[in-house]
Amino acid sequence: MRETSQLPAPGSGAFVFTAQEIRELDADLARRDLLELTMEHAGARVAEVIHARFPTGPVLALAGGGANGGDTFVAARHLHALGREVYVLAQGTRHELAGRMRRRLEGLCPIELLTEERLCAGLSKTRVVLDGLLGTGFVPPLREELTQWIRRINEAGKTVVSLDLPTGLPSDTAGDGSDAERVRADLTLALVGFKPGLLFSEVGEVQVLDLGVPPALLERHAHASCITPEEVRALLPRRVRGAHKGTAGRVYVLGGRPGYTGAPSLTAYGALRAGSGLVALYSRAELPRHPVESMAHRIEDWNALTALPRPDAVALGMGLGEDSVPVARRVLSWKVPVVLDADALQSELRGAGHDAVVWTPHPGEAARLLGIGTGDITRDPFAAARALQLAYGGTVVLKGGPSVIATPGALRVCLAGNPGMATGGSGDVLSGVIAALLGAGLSAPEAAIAGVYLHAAAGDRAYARLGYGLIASDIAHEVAPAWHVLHQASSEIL
Ligand SMILES: NC(=O)C1=CN([C@@H]2O[C@H](COP(=O)(O)OP(=O)(O)OC[C@H]3O[C@@H](n4cnc5c(N)ncnc54)[C@H](O)[C@@H]3O)[C@@H](O)[C@H]2O)[C@@H](O)CC1
Ligand SMILES: Nc1ncnc2c1ncn2[C@@H]1O[C@H](COP(=O)(O)OP(=O)(O)O)[C@@H](O)[C@H]1O
Ligand SMILES: [K+]
Repeated sequence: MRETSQLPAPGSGAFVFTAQEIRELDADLARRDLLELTMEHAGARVAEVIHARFPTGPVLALAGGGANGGDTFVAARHLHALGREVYVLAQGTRHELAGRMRRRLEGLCPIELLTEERLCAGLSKTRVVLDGLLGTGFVPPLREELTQWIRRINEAGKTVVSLDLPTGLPSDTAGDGSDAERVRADLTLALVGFKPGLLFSEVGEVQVLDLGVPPALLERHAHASCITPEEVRALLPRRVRGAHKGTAGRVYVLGGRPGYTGAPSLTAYGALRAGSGLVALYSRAELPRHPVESMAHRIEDWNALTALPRPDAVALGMGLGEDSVPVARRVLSWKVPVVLDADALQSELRGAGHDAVVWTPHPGEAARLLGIGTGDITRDPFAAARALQLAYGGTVVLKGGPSVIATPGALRVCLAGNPGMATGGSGDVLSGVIAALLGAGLSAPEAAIAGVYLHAAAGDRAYARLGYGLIASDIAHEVAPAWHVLHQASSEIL
């Protein structure tokens, strides 16, 4: 599981790029005569970070035949200029720009052809390994000699810094979990932005290096972007002086059945802690542990819903069982904002949604909705979230570590959150948080973005206090202080 301490700062407004998007960005940079400058910048920044984090001892730099190797030659030159002892082992350089960078390094420090023997000798003498063998140009499977070199690097037990991607990790999809075929990096210095593989695989610490690329170019080519606390802060609803419970959002929670009564209660807690003015629960079961601040109604027949006043938002499906589909159809016909979660995530509802629906599947539910395997979802969560959004409409939150959001126009990812949140009921809390924000007037994409972030920030607060022993109700209770801090904070302390 990904450790909290290894997550990049949630404030990082970084972008995410696939290998193809990096190629397009590179072509764009080349047209503007900026590519060489960018490579120079990349290598200089990598050297700067290595020198700051690991200030002593020799560096063994491993350069592949492409641009990842080119960055490595630049980094080696800058490390040399910083007074570091650098030894470079390189494959044949096939990339023109990389070749130029290689020539600029010649005579400054030793550059030899990479062989297994030299690698083993170099590893035995070095303190830090700079892994610049393969980046976004890697096309699996690995060639034989690389598998062997990776094994040697991993067995050496040295500090490993990977340039852009750990060699052997696919850029665009989650790694398959097998450590043997990729470099186990202590730190990966991702250039320009994250690559999907870095977000969805176990890769140690990741730091994104800004290379001074014009922001408009980054935005044009990016696959997805990370949610920032600043944008969530701007989205949070503010109450007017004369606010009353009826104006702060009335949320209905429809869920539960005999034997499954906890889930809707957790949703009600989530909604209340996210500022809902009034929360009413409707269930065919008694809900013994619902928050006393909510109104719980046991109903015999879902037809009773027809007589109720329309709420500002609904969260539906938590513990609801097989009644979910007919109940969802009825509620969707009201055209009020709805969160569809858990048992309501059924393929029968394809085509029944509308723009103000937020679908919140975890990977198992997403697989059910798309009729594919869970592994297909977790291999490429961005593609899965986009496919779900196209098939079902509205906004899709694909939960996980990290969670991905597909709105009609964008893919977003939330870097906050931690594995402590892998506990029963934490998703139920999330549907309440999102419903509260919908009820307060946010659009479906806004409520999904702000809700996922608030829930994750609450999870991080709960983890800081309780570690892996945190439970879902702790997350619900931490939503209030997470919101409050965000609401009050100046941009300096975000
Ligand atoms: N805009 C950016 O982000 C920039 C990216 N840059 C660098 O450019 C890199 C991408 O460069 P390239 O496209 O040249 O690709 P790479 O340098 O990642 O790899 C290309 C080389 O790897 C070999 N290769 C591919 N698959 C292999 C396999 N299965 N087994 C063994 N060898 C294999 C290819 O034959 C080729 O020689 C990025 O990772 C980054 O380091 C930098 O140059 C600066 C600008
Ligand atoms: N490793 C993790 N990192 C970050 N968030 C996580 C992690 N594991 C779980 N979560 C979050 O916890 C919640 C779990 O939801 P879900 O699987 O629906 O749980 P449940 O069905 O028990 O309510 C999601 O919001 C998910 O993003
Ligand atoms: K690399």
